Amino acid sequence: MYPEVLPGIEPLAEYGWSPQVAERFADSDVQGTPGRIVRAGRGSSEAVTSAGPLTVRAAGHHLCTGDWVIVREPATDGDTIGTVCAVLPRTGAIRRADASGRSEEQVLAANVDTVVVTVAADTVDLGRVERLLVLAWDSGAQPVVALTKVDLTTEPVFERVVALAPGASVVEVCALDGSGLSELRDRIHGTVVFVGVSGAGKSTLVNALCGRDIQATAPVRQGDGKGRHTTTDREMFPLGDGMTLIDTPGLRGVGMWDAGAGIAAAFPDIDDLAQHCRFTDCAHESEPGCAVRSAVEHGDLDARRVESHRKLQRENQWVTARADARLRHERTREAKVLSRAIRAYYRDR
Ligand SMILES: Nc1nc2c(ncn2[C@@H]2O[C@H](COP(=O)(O)OP(=O)(O)OP(=O)(O)O)[C@@H](O)[C@H]2O)c(=O)[nH]1
Ligand SMILES: [Zn+2]
Repeated sequence: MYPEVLPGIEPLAEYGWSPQVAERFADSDVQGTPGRIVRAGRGSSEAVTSAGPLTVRAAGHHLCTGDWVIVREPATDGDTIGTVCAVLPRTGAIRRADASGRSEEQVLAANVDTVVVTVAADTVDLGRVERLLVLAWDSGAQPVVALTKVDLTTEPVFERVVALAPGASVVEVCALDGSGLSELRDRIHGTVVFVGVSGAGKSTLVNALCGRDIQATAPVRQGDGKGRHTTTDREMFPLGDGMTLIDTPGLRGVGMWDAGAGIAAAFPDIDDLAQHCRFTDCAHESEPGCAVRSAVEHGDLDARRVESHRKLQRENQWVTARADARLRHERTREAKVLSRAIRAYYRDR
């Protein structure tokens, strides 16, 4: 029912359409045109469909950039806005705690296949790399570490980063001479997201990877200097070879959201050792029979890494507990409203 890839003709081929995606559409029994959300907005969103770009209304669906959707085309010639009929289940979703601090989850990008954790070699913050790796693993996408600006340091940063990124490849790149770029290209696929602090070299890397400047930076607003990073008219770009990039400003800051699975995946060394702790809920602090602390004492595990793991876990527990508390609070409020309504009903009869 849905088309296979037709490179060059099919606009969606540039936006990640693949036989696997076609299968996911085939599993849906909703009729309509397949499309992908390239920029999710509050009111309307921008999509690319098999027929080309289309503005769509969400029609009650919660959309985010990268979503695969089934849309109904505008009904009449006068109408230019399509309607989203269904959103396919997401794979690889980058989530974080809502920046507003309302203890809510915010999905920043959906259907992501590769997360490139971008780290500048001259200013590596190991804890931050670990945090970004947790976020990346938690999304379900494959993390890859790009160590940029290797021309700016002589320190053995590569080895240090490799040690804290089990399961992920680490690639050294230099934008000046282009070294490491093809190696990085070989390790990324599908829909790609670059995360990392401001100045890590994400834009430089993206531009070098696709051989052109794809992120026109918005002009700096007079006075407040804002607007430098509120780039572009699109948040999803074709990178060539069927790869796409999602670049939304929100992706650059990171707070965890219920990232227990991500923490376990990013710290398999500690997770494996913890299986041998005497207590299943061992916090690896002062409990007897702690295999993690024992490994540190024997020099088999870095104490810094254990501390980093503990910090991330505490933060995650805190965020999760806060969300639970809010949920409980809402339920209590709902119950109160309901009982008040019932009382009013009987009183007014
Ligand atoms: N020496 C050197 N400088 C680099 C390299 N890669 C990037 N830079 C420089 O580092 C600075 C920051 O790079 P950007 O690509 O803008 O960093 P970014 O991560 O996109 O930053 P934001 O847009 O603020 O998130 C720029 O001045 C780049 O020219 C590199 O490999 N070597
Ligand atoms: Zn322990």
